[in-house]
Amino acid sequence: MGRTRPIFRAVIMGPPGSGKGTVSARITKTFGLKHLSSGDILRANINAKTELGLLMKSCIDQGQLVPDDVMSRLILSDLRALDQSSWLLDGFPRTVSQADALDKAYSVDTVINLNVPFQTIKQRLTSRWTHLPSGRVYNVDFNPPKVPGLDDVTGEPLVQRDDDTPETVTRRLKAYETQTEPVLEYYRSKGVLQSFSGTETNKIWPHIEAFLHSKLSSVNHKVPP
Ligand SMILES: Nc1nc2c(ncn2[C@@H]2O[C@H](COP(=O)(O)OP(=O)(O)O)[C@@H](O)[C@H]2O)c(=O)[nH]1
Ligand SMILES: Nc1ncnc2c1ncn2[C@@H]1O[C@H](COP(=O)(O)OP(=O)(O)O)[C@@H](O)[C@H]1O
Repeated sequence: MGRTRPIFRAVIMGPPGSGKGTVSARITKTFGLKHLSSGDILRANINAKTELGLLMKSCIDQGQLVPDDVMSRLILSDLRALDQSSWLLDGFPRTVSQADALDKAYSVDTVINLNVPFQTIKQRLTSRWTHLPSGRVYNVDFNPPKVPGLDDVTGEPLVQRDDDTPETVTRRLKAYETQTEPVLEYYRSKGVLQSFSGTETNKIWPHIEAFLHSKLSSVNHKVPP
């Protein structure tokens, strides 16, 4: 009989533009975890033009967080569909109340925190291009698309997000400081927080990859024979 792999549950945190989406794509490719991005889920709801989507869009465009109850319900219901899978949660939780809601339903094995200076982030976000249906991101300097303005995989058009303007980015960073930074302390006190600092994803990534290799092999060793 083959051994069943234990389920591994991870969260990736960091200020807007710190590289969560970029690093998540590398993690899912290397380790095969399912990726759930709160921003992508919200934008899919907005695209569906539901009443709730309109409320979400007005929060996002003003650089504010979507209310906790709406957000927690949305993410926890999507996670239920992944009950038997290992996952990586990107962009949730962003408040202590959301972290509590997640904690009531699942125990998180590790939280990866990308610690990138705000000055670096501002430049990145105003030159971010996004393929909205998939969440793939590009950057004119860092990882330009093969054909300017088009997604590498589908050939569909890329857009600049409405909330990636300099004024909205400033408001999002403020919201991060006041509402999301306390979540780092929440996970630090549980002993699951692992921070990675730097200004370049390509330099941070090998450290994250090595960390996850050792983390996943120690989880796998805990499986009874
Ligand atoms: N110049 C530069 N841009 C980067 C780097 N890492 C990611 N980016 C770009 O910065 C933007 C924000 O990254 P993203 O992964 O979307 O961050 P998130 O908002 O935390 O999910 C995107 O346009 C990325 O392509 C880097 O090391 N250098
Ligand atoms: N967990 C969350 N709680 C509340 N609002 C959220 C959450 N996740 C995303 N949002 C909303 O969606 C916006 C975009 O999120 P996201 O795509 O994760 O941005 P970024 O990748 O730049 O950090 C946020 O600025 C916020 O308005």
